[in-house]
Order: sequence, then structure tokens, then C-alpha cells
Amino acid sequence: MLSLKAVFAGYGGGNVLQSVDLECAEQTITCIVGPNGAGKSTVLRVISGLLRPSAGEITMDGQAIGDQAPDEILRRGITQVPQSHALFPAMSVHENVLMGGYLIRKNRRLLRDRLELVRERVPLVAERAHDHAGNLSGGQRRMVEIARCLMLDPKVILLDEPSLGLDPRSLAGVADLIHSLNQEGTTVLLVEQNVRLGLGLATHGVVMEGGKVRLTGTAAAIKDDPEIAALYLGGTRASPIPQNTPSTGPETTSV
Ligand SMILES: Nc1ncnc2c1ncn2[C@@H]1O[C@H](COP(=O)(O)OP(=O)(O)OP(=O)(O)O)[C@@H](O)[C@H]1O
Repeated sequence: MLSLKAVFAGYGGGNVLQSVDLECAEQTITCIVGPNGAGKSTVLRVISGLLRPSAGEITMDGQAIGDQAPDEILRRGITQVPQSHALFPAMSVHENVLMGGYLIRKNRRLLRDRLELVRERVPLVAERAHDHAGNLSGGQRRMVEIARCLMLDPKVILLDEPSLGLDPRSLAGVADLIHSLNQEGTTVLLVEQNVRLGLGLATHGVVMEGGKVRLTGTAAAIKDDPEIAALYLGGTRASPIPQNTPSTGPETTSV
């Protein structure tokens, strides 16, 4: 469905991404993990069109999207949930969510139908419709940020650190929402510092370091990899992931 092949991209001072290959199959949840500065958020930016790749190919359902503008990529069904604090606090939940339908604003009927769908998928949007977004808890705000993106009924949702700043209860609510959207057919690609949560939620995992993909596999295989467990799941993070990490399971491939 979504595919990156040998993608290079950077911010002017050289390439941050160094030949990244990534595949997200339909209705999977893929979680990218890795140390700070590995290039995880840059992968999301290059997919959503905020950053143009300097080389390589990005395709969605077989169509090249690497040279498309962000609004065109949105129209193709890929939407990125912005990092936290993306809502307008003095506007109501309803108004914030409606803004997610900007691209379809001229089709009033579609806008109304989508709003209804979003209210069903994220009941908080109906329950707190007239409250100021600024009066919501962190977890509720995150849910409304995700709900707003659903106004375009995306095929793929990109999430950058959905757990950031959330308490455990809010975290569980956001994780449930991501899970249920996936169950309803949405493909999810997320970056998550909370590796346990991210890989727990995901079907597939990708480990990045230094702008490269080091390891890909099922989330379970990545979690069971002794090196990953030691580095991210309770062990001490003493050294970077070595190059050419050997694979440990039939479904894990080192890259
Ligand atoms: N807007 C920018 N301009 C210049 N350099 C940037 C920009 N954004 C990120 N970088 C650099 O690109 C590299 C990768 O950053 P990126 O945010 O993709 O990493 P990350 O893996 O998501 O890390 P983190 O977990 O810290 O967010 C870093 O060296 C960072 O300093």
C-alpha cells in the first residue's frame, strides 16, 4: 500500500535519511522506534510531503507520491496527525474537528456525513462538541487531534509520538482509539518513544538508527529480539544498535 524505496532526504545540511526502505501493508500498524535523531519523524515528514526526498521512490497504491505537494498527498488518503498542541484552544471541539474537513468544505453534504462518521468513531467529539478544546485533558485533546484527521476519511494515518505527555489512563484511551481505527480498516504508521506501548499496539516494527533502517519484522519478533529488549524494553541503553544485527526469528530480517 505505502512503500518507500531507497529514500534519501534531509534539511539542507546533507541527507538525514540514508536509503530508507519501508513497506506498510494495508490494515497494518507499523511502529518506528529508534534513538533520538535517528530520522523517525523525518520519515513521516517525507511521506506527508512536508519534506521532499532528494532520491528514492515513495508510492501509495502503486502511484508515485514523492514529488506531490502535501495537499495532494492528503487527497490521496494519507494524513499526518500533528504533534501535540495542534488544536485551537479557544475554539470548540466541533469547530476544531470541522477544520479537518477544509479540503472538502465545498461539498456540504459530504462534510456533514463525515462529521457524523467522526462523531460515531470518536464519541468524545459529540460529547464535548461545544467545549473549548483548551478545557480538555491531554488525552482528550490527542483524541480530538486524531478525530480531526478523520474528516478526510484517510486510508493511512501517520502519528508522531501519540503518547507524548500522556498519563497512563489517557494513553490507554488513545491506544484503544488507534486500535479501533485500524480494526475498521485504517493503516497506521507511528513513531513512538514509548517502545513498549508502540510495539504492543503495532503489528509490525521498524528499528531506525542514523537515518537507516536497521531491522524490520513483526512487532512480536522485534520485541523478542534480545538486543532490542536490552536497549529499549528495560535494559540499559549503553551502546547503539550494532550494524548488521543478526535476525532472530523467521519473520525478522536485518536490513
Ligand atoms: N527542521 C529541521 N531542520 C534541520 N534539521 C532537522 C530538522 N528536523 C530534524 N532535523 C535533524 O534531522 C535529524 C533527524 O531528526 P528526526 O526528528 O527525524 O529524528 P527522530 O528519530 O524523530 O528523533 P526524536 O525522537 O528526537 O524526535 C536530527 O539530526 C535532527 O537534528
